Order: sequence, then structure tokens, then C-alpha cells
Amino acid sequence: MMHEFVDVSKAKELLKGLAISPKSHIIPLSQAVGKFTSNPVFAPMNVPSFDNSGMDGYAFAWDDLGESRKLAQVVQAGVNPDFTLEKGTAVRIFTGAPVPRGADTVVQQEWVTVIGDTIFFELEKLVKGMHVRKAGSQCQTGELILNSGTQVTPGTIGLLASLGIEQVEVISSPSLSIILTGDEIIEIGQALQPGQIYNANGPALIAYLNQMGIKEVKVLKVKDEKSEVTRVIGEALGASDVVLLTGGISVGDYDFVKGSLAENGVLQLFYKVKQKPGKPIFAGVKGEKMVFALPGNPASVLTCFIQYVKPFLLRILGNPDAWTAPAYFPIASDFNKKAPLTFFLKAKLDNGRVIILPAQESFNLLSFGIADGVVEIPQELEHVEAGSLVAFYPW
Ligand SMILES: Nc1nc2c(c(=O)[nH]1)N[C@H]1C(S)=C(S)[C@@H](COP(=O)(O)OP(=O)(O)OC[C@H]3O[C@@H](n4cnc5c(N)ncnc54)[C@H](O)[C@@H]3O)O[C@H]1N2
Ligand code: MOO
Repeated sequence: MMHEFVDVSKAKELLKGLAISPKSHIIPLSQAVGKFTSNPVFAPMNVPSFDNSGMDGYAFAWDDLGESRKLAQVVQAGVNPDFTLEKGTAVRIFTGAPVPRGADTVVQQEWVTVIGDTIFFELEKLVKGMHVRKAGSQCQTGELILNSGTQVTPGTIGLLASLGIEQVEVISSPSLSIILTGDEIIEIGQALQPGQIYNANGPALIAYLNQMGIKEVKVLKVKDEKSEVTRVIGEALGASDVVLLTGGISVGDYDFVKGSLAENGVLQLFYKVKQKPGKPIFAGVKGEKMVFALPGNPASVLTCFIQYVKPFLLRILGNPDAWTAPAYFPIASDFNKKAPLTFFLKAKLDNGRVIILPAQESFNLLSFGIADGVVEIPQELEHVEAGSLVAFYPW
């Protein structure tokens, strides 16, 4: 069914309802941060793999009688002590060094007195087994150490490295094409001619995608010419899992995107949402490919990205929290609106309140210089009292 001019909630519901079949691939640990695991990970070994000392000090056998021991060997980290501790002796040992057979307790050096070749300590201050990090006390061979669907953090990478794991299977990033439409758009670095503007949408979207860990992004530019728009959309659909377009989706004589998408066999999920900015957004599918055509105005592009594209992409990336509820903050001052649309407003957080910024027009980028995200004012409300809670979406 071709949904048209839907509520924000309906548009989100339609996107949430799309079936996604995530792909996975194996990557080196060094590239895995931020990705989601596609399988559970089990420990291939015991860690630690040998009993070792947690302190610089002396290792001894607790059940040897008395509060002194004769000093025997020295055991440094990295060696393999191939001896058994003799009765009545202790070894000098260092943090991380293997505890030799026969020893079961380590006392830190600050707690002993050394006189000649003998150490003295007070047993009542000690506990049997102290400062010995037992083999397998972190995890044992075969133990589940990471669930499927876990986001890899620097800490996770440390954990996997401690187990000698070099590679991890993660959900793959989608490949993406951005199609920038508009005869007036030129690139930074070129001199502006009358009637031209700099391409702001492309760099903003690329930055957003890169921040999400999506690096395979192809940027295509197309003039407002029907056959060209159709051709470039076909090219992008052939090359990428997700196609984002900006501009050309409204009703002007040179807005060809909607027709060209249809010519390429893209089926409409929804067109136009009861929101401001970003009303003429289009979302559609072709097989497993997803298309979002975002209205060209930069505030519309970023708002639509935050509200629809970002959660959809997070879901493809395996993030189980992709569509979670936003945070709520009290609004700093009264807000009034007439149109029965959901408003998304550039806003700044200030001491736990949100301040709606000036320059809300959808062409106007100025407030992006200080905005922390956007606030949502629901469709049905005409007046929001200062102090009322409003939904806030960070960048
Ligand atoms: N008669 C009507 N006109 C318009 C309507 C409407 O309902 N009836 N809706 C308005 C709304 S709301 C929006 S939003 C825009 C969306 O238009 P398009 O998606 O067709 O976008 P364009 O017309 O191509 O461009 C709009 C605006 O954005 C600038 N732009 C485009 N690309 C870039 C870029 N890469 N970087 C920076 N700025 C860009 C472009 O120059 C235009 O100013 O339609 C309204 N009109
Ligand atoms: O929806 Mo448009 O983005 O208001 O200018």
C-alpha cells in the first residue's frame, strides 16, 4: 500500500516493520570497535592460563608452619618456573609472574621484613591464597564471553585480545550511495556563480555516516534532468544497499526524483510526513534495497536523517536499541505553533533544560553551529508550557 502524508509515528512504524536480513563478515580485532557481534564468542583457552602473582612480593606455602621463610629462587614475569617450592622456603616473585608449584599464597613486599636471606611476616594480617590469580579465574575454555549482538567497545577488544582472539565476526555495514540533485549545487573550493550554492547536504551526511562507522559511501551528483536522474538512481541501486537522495522530491517542475524512483522499480513505503521540516520525504524499497529521498533543504535533510535514516541504518548495523525512545527534558520557555504538524526544532541543552534556538527555517544552517540535537513538538499540540517535558534527539 502506498502510504501518503502520514503521521511521524506511522512513518516510523512502517520502517520498523521492514524485514532486515543482516549480513556478517569476519574482521581483525583492530577494526571491530563500534560493530555488533553476529555470533556468540566462546573462550578458546583458560585465562589466566597459569596461576600468577597479583603483587610484587614473596610466594610461599601457607601450610608451612611459622611466620618466616628462607628465600629461595627469584621468579620474574615471563619465565616458566620448573621447580617445586621446598618446604620452609619462599620465592621472590613479581606481578604477573607464575606462582611455582608448592606455593599458594603471595605476600606483598611492603608487609614483610627481610633480614639476610629470611623474610618475616605476620600471619594474622594475611589470608591463605591471597594475591594468587588462579588459572581460569577470568574465564575457562568453552565459556561464553560475548553474546551475539554485543557492541564491540575498546574494553571488549581488550577482553578478546586477552584470549588470543585475532578476529571477530560482526554485522556488516551497508554500502551506501548519496545522490545529490540540483543544478545549483557546487562543491566547496569552487567560486560561486550567481544562483549557485555550496553543497552542504553531502558533507553533513557523509560526516554522519562516518560517525556511525559507515565508510563505504559513494557520492553521485546529478543535474535536474529527468533521464539523468533516472540513470543515476539505477546506477546507485546497482551499487549500494541503501540509497539516500537529497532534493528534487517536492512538486516543482524540476523535481524528478519520485518519478525516476518509480521508473527504477522502487516501491513507495511512504511519501510525505506530517512534519516540519522535512515534509516531502520519500521512503521506498526495491527488493532488499532501501531508498530515502530527503527534501533538499539542509535542516530537512538532517532532521529526516535523525528521525528515520539513522535508526533504520542502526538496525541494519545490528544495534538492538535502534528505535529506542528519546530522552525527555523540560523546555526552557513557552512554545506556540499553529500548523497541525510535528515540529522538529534545533535545540540546545542547558542545565538539564532544552532551549529552542532561533533560525529554524529549513534553509538556515546557523543554529547547527550550537545545537545539540532536535526537539520534537507533537503534531496535536498548539502550545507547550515552559517546564513541560519534550522529546530530545541528540545528533
Ligand atoms: N509548491 C510547493 N513547494 C514546496 C513544497 C510544497 O509542499 N509545495 N514543499 C517545500 C518544502 S517543505 C521543502 S523541504 C522543499 C523540498 O524540495 P525538494 O526536495 O524538491 O528540494 P529542492 O527543491 O531540490 O531543494 C530545496 C532547497 O534545498 C537546497 N539544496 C538542495 N540540495 C542541497 C545541497 N546539497 N546542499 C545545500 N542545499 C541544498 C536547494 O538549493 C533549495 O533551496 O520544497 C519546498 N517547496
Ligand atoms: O519541510 Mo521543508 O523541510 O519545511 O522546508
